[in-house]
Amino acid sequence: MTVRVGVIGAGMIGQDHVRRLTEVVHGAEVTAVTDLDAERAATVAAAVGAWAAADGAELIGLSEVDAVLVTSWGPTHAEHVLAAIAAGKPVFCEKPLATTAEDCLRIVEAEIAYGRRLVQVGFMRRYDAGYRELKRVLDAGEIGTPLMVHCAHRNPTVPESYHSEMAAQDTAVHEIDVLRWLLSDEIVSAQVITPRPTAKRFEHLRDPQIMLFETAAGVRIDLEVFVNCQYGYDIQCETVGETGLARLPEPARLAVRSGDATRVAVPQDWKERFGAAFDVEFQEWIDTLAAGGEPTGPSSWDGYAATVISDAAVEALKSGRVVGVTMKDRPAFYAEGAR
Ligand SMILES: NC(=O)C1=CN([C@@H]2O[C@H](COP(=O)(O)OP(=O)(O)OC[C@H]3O[C@@H](n4cnc5c(N)ncnc54)[C@H](O)[C@@H]3O)[C@@H](O)[C@H]2O)C=CC1
Ligand SMILES: O=C1[C@@H](O)[C@H](O)[C@@H](O)[C@H](O)[C@H]1O
Repeated sequence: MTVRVGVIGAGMIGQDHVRRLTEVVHGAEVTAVTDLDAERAATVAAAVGAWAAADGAELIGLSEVDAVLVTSWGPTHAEHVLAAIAAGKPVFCEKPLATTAEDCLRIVEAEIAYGRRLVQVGFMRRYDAGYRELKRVLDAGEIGTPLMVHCAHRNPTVPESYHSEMAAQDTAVHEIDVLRWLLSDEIVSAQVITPRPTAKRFEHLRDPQIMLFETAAGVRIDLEVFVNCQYGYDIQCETVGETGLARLPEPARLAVRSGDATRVAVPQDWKERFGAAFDVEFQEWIDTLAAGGEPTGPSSWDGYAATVISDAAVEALKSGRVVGVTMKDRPAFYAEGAR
């Protein structure tokens, strides 16, 4: 069965996912596209022979759309995800699930009321080969009980619209999700330390930031978020356990020896660094839907948890204090192995 996907938001990542669903993933077809910019929607839709819908509501209602992909701006996600649930259609939502914890909870409640998982959130790192290997090693107990995790999330530059709160909400949110998953543990507090700021930033932006998280089991996580590091898109993750250490591998790149030096290129953006992970993420989503199953990737609950924890990090940045994470109890619907 071919899964017919409607795409809401034909910007940078929306266009990349349209290409992916059309050229890389098996068993999928993009049948409708919409965007606030109607001309952009028409161009992207025409390139793949899809219908350019007037808006998200029309697109979700189309009989030619079996599943919905939301790649619009974060504050619009909740509206589209809730509409997809109301229509009983599976919906893949790029991060964040919603920009407020309240909206995330509305989605969680709507999905529980529907009685079946429909929502998957686009935390693609869970599909990266390196992170998957790291999880296998941790789950197998090969480095003993995890005690500490040292991470870095560096972007070469960010646009002027990027502000200090986005370091947690837009950037660190990937580590927040992947570490909850890696450690099978919950983050219970956040603290943010601000080193000397780089001069290569916009005045309104506090960059870099060091975020310190603690989990329920007492694991300490330090995360450097540095979004104007200039040299590349650099993702580091090292877990220290009681009997060993496991480090995320560097992406495979050719080592060129020339003159008296060896040069290995550093990826320049998330598309390059996580391109293969996005491919796996979408292939697995489509395969599950084609088989009539419920999505198995990051859930609405994971989307809620990530938003609550990144909100705590924002509060920690503003207050300079350690901020406790206040989360609802996890509903049985989302319990490990429940579905
Ligand atoms: N997983 C990842 O690593 C990444 C995820 N993202 C996420 O993807 C989402 C989109 O990001 P970008 O593509 O970079 O933004 P973008 O600004 O390039 O594209 C967003 C598009 O959505 C359209 N749009 C906004 N509201 C809409 C609505 N209500 N209905 C229809 N169209 C609407 C805009 O006109 C624009 O064309 C964001 O939530 C962002 O956080 C973005 C980059 C990487
Ligand atoms: O999701 C992403 C962007 O929105 C964000 O702005 C970047 O910092 C992240 O590295 C990227 O993965």
